[in-house]
Amino acid sequence: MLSSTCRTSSTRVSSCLRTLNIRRWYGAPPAVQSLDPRRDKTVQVTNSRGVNVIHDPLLSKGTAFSINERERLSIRGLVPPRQQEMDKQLLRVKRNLDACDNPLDKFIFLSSLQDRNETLFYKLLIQHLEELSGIIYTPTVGLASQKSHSIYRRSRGMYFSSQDRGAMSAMVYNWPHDEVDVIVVTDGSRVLGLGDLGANGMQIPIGKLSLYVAAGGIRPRAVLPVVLDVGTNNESLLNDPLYLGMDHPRLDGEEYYSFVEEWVTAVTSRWPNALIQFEDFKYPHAYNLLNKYQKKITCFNDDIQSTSAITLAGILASLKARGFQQDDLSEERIVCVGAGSAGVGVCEGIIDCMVAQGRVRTREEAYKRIWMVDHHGLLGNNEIVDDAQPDAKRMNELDERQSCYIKQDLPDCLPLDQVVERVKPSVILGLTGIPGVFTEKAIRTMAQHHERPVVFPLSNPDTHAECSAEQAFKWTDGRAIFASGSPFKDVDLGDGRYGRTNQCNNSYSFPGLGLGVTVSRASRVTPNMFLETARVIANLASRSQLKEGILFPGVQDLRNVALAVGTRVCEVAYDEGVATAKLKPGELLADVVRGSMFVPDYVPLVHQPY
Ligand SMILES: NC(=O)C1=CN([C@@H]2O[C@H](COP(=O)(O)OP(=O)(O)OC[C@H]3O[C@@H](n4cnc5c(N)ncnc54)[C@H](O)[C@@H]3O)[C@@H](O)[C@H]2O)C=CC1
Ligand SMILES: CC(=O)C(=O)O
Ligand SMILES: [Mg+2]
Repeated sequence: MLSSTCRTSSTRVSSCLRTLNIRRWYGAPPAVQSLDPRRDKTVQVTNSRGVNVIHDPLLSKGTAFSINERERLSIRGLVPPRQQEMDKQLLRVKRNLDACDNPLDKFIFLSSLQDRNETLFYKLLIQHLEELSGIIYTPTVGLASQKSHSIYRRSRGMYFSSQDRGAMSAMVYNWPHDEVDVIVVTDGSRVLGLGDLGANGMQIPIGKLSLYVAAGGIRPRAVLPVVLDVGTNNESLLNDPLYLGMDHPRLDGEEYYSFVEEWVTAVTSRWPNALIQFEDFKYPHAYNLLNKYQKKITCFNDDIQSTSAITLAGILASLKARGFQQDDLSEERIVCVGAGSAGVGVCEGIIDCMVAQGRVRTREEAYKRIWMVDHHGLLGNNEIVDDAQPDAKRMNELDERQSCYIKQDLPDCLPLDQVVERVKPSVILGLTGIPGVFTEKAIRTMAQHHERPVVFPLSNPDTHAECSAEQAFKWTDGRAIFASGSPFKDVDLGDGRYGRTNQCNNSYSFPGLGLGVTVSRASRVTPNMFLETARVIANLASRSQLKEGILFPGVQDLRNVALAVGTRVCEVAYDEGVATAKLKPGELLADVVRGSMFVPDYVPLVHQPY
């Protein structure tokens, strides 16, 4: 086994940025306000003093307060006498982190560091992004969510529960910050592939927002993680005396939608410019909420739309890796296993791209290139008799979105292995949340028909992936182009070669999207932003990396990826007329975006009374 740590492609990312840099903005009138006045800030003004400064994670510098600051902020004597700068602090926290026995202990350690000193937390996270994203994000965040009620230490974010109905527009003022740029909200109904985790789902918005800050450069004080606690249908949580969420089954139907409506009204009235990311909502609520709000407020659904962007990027990059034209997706034969929020979202993105490339005349023609398999087999409308239980009838109950994928020339509910035999797909996508759904037979069949079969088991965490990297390379004699939702190590093929793994996760797309939307103050998140995100990311790997099966820069490079994506999203926002921030004439968008990214360095603290 070989870890995939040294896979930096910063040079490639930089050259992509240079291309984006060429573009200047001439539309704004002269002498308008700078795009984001906060980016020039060199000091932090606070009305706190004494222990309130030391115990505020957004202000605290731990041991690094200067003598002058200790005087100014009345903290002299409240911290150890020696001023110790960040490099020493980083040494200490990294040693302590490495001494933790297991990933969950590391998660707890990092959470408590975040609760003490966010600047130091983000410095550490950015320095070790590849290693630590596997702790604060998938896969460990999955385990932490399952155990959240047992490991609870301190609250972060906001909870809106069924008992808060009628009070939400006042409650939002309990949040201490007037400026909120990004809100990630979940109802905990489908946390990764782990099912309904109720209020424990809070760890997901927290983890996503940590990546928004570390990779996307959003300021830590401008992010808000939220759980909508509408109850849970998870019996073991309901029966657990330590569970911290509401102890009733989930609200549904009209009650559910009016609850969400009250919350949306409350947050948009206090923070009208905030970007809202819907996260881990179960199908069909995920789609219904997106349809209801995407044209009214600045929002998107991560699982549907940014997963679509990164998966499309992966497929486009794989076309180049296989020696095909990137501008012709329509020759691909794609089997998508899992027809829920993410599966349908990903396939819609592929269809959008096929249509945009102009190689198919209609969406209907594009739908013919995708075969969608759910837990009853190939999507279809008809009842069929279950061979194993002849008395039982199975039926796919499809909605309008899923029905687009029905094929007339194949039997409904055809099992995956047979679908693969008949279709001979070049690409297989797994978005089921169910481990092991990709069978050896299916992957071996693909390998018989394609020199480099594209195998993407995208479900999270790693224990829920549709197959492992080892399996994919074993079943394809090392020829697979492999990408998974959670990280897998490269696989030693035993002949001096390694099967390269890629992480295909929306963490490559949402930080840059959020950055672009925030910097341009876009009033809407548009479909083109996702398509362009995919195009940018699809072109970040070098030719030699692609040849090896590496589709994207490594996770360590997520900040550069976000910069490239954010710049392009900004351009799209101005081109489409949804940007509301004003630029100075002649400003380079990439410079503006880069300049607005949060950098975790200590700045002088100044006390100013109310
Ligand atoms: N890599 C990434 O960036 C992302 C990965 N995902 C993963 O995708 C998975 C699904 O997410 P959602 O679509 O939001 O969930 P969902 O619950 O909306 O959809 C899951 C679908 O899989 C189907 N399914 C269940 N068992 C199956 C089986 N044995 N064979 C075929 N289909 C089966 C279900 O019937 C359902 O339609 C999760 O594990 C999640 O972690 C989701 C978003 C992003
Ligand atoms: C990555 C992600 O958003 C998910 O698995 O739900
Ligand atoms: Mg998600």
